[in-house]
This record gives sequence, C-alpha cells and structure tokens, in this order.
Amino acid sequence: MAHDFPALKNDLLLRAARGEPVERVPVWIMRQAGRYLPEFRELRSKHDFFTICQTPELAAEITLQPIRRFDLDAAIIFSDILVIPQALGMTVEMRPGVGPVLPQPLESPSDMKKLLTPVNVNEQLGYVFKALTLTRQKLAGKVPLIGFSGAPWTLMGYMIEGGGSKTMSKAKAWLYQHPQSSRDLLKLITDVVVDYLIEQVAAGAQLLQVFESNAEYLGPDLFKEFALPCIRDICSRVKAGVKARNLGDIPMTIFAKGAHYALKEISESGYDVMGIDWTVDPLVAREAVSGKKITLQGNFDPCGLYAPPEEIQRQVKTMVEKFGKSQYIANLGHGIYPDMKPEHAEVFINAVHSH
Ligand SMILES: Cc1c2[nH]c(c1CCC(=O)O)Cc1[nH]c(c(CCC(=O)O)c1C)Cc1[nH]c(c(CCC(=O)O)c1C)Cc1[nH]c(c(CCC(=O)O)c1C)C2
Repeated sequence: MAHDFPALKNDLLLRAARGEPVERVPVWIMRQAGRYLPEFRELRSKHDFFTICQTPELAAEITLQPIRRFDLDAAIIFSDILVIPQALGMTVEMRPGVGPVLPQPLESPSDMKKLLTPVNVNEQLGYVFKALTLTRQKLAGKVPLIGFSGAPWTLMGYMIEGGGSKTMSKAKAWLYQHPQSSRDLLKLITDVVVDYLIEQVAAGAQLLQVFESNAEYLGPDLFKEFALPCIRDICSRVKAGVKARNLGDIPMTIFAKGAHYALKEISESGYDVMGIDWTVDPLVAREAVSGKKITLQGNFDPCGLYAPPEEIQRQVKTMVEKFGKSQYIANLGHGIYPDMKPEHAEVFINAVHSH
C-alpha cells in the first residue's frame, strides 16, 4: 500500500544524511516535542502518556507543536521507545515526575517465556503507523518526518530493570551470568525492531533513528559483544526490507549515547548518520570517521541551553565550525530537559541557521 503524500519542500535533513551538499546546516532537537513546551503540558494534563501515543490525532498534534513554533528542519513522531516492551506483552506505566515503570520486569531468563512472541507489529503497533501516516499528511511536506526505535540493549535494560537505572546492574548481570539467554533476548527484540522500522517507512517515515541510550553503561567489550551485532543487524535487515518492498532508500541514524569508546565501530555499522553526545569533541568524532561516508549529528550540551542567549550563539558557532557545514546535522547531545525555556531552544535553532 503506497501512500500519496504531499511533496517535500525542505529536504535539507535527508540531503545532509546522505552526505549531499546543503545550503545550510539542518537542525532538529531530540525530544523537541515534550514537557518543556506549555502546549504539550496542557494536552498531557488531559490524557495519559500512552493514550496519546495510541491516538493518532493526539500524537500527530504533539509532533506538530514544535514545528509550528520553531524553524526546525525535521519532525520526529511522538511516541516512546517503550512501546516495544508493551508489544511484547509487558506493562509499562508512565508516572509523572518518575518516568517509565515496568512493574513486572524480567527477573530471570525463565521469565522470557512470558513474552508474547512472535510480535505481529501491524496488530500490536499499528497505532504508531497510523500516527506516522496522519502526521506526514498534516506536515504537508514542510519538513521530513523521522521514525524511531530503541535499540535492543537499551530496551533489554528497561525490561530487566523495570525502569530507568543509575547503573543498569541487573541488566548487566544478565550479560555476565546468562550470556546465551541475553543473546536470545536481544535477538528476539532485534526481530521486532526490524519489522517495526520497515513498517514505519511503509507508513511514511522518511528517516529512521535508532536510540541506543543505554550504551553509556557498557564498555568496549560488552558493547562489541552484545549491543553492536544487533545495531548492525537492524541496519542491514531494515535497508534490505525497505528495498524489497520498493519503498526507496531510507537514511538511518544510530545514536549510541555514551559510546565514545566505539565511535569507529559504530561508524562502520552501516548507518548513514552517527549521533554523538556532548562528551565527545566534534574534532575527535570527525577524526574517528575520517575518510568514511558518514554524517555526524549532535552534540550541543543540553545544559548549554541554560546559558544566556549570546553565550548559546557563541557556543553554537564553535560547534558548527568544529563539525563543518557538510555531512552534518545539528542537534543536542541528548534530549532537551523539561525545565528548558522554549525561547532558549529557539535561540539554538536560529543560531544554527545563521551559519
Ligand atoms: C524520541 C522520543 C522518546 N521519548 C519521547 C520521544 C518523542 C518526542 C520527541 O523526541 O520529540 C517522548 C517522551 N517520553 C517520555 C516523555 C515524558 C513523559 C510525560 O509526559 O510524563 C516524553 C515526552 C517519558 C520517558 N521515556 C523514557 C524516559 C527516560 C527514563 C529514564 O531512563 O530515566 C522518559 C522520562 C524512555 C525513553 N524514551 C525515548 C528514549 C530515547 C531517547 C533518550 O535517550 O532520551 C528513552 C531512553 C525516546
């Protein structure tokens, strides 16, 4: 089923992702739709988080909120990485002020039997595809629409810890104590992520980002043994699946937060774009990928947006100069914080555009 979508007017993001020349650096912000926007808080006060994700009209409305307010070069579909554990049959609650909670986490490998596999993504996650299609229509070609998924290790972390964690020690204990079960779990998640991302493209996503937000808890050895093979597998299988369905060539971004120890390996894992967090100097990242056809994305310190406007402008200038204006997508080095003033996000976006 091919959709008939309005023609894209601003393709800066897609061109930068493919390494093609751009007249100016594209910019978007991770978590650009969310709690720092009063219009989000207003809508969120009336609806439960996952009800919003599951209601295409509401998800589309929130996706469009930052696009109306700012001169952004991309929209990212409003959803969460934890819809995959839900699709596998796990309960996920979003508790205000706490974040996601999975009240019945996987406590031992035998709990994997409780997961509902195989997942039929159209049945379990069809609401995300409907939200993407509706949002793409409503965007009317203004900017491209990004789809996303959590990466397997990051999702495994939430499924075992039962929520966010300061150490990921329970999930890491699995890697050390139950390496084969860990691989089985990661494989099971990888299979869902692959189907989920291919179907997002069919529904209208124009670029896909894979969030490996929990890479920071691993080191080079665990990352290479457990996380990286899944990251590679997802890219090659999604690209092949998208091609097989005549959906065109879709750029893919990998953002492995905290994986400064594996920049070279990540840049060779098949993705078009590599996101980096603020702890890596842009010059170090460029050096790690020199000679390769890969675009870099990032990496302004989210806390840098607390600075006065002139200081944000000064730091953006330094960032853009260090990355260079080609093969580059400007973003923060992680999601924007809920207490950020929207005006400071605007200063950041406009500062990128002034270069
Ligand atoms: C891409 C995305 C995500 N969540 C949301 C979006 C869509 C909004 C956007 O980017 O514009 C909405 C999104 N997701 C959430 C919110 C706030 C919930 C609320 O309104 O109560 C919003 C707007 C809730 C959420 N969901 C999650 C957390 C982190 C918890 C922790 O580990 O301590 C939290 C707080 C899990 C999550 N969710 C996501 C990640 C990967 C990015 C990252 O590293 O930040 C992760 C780790 C991804």
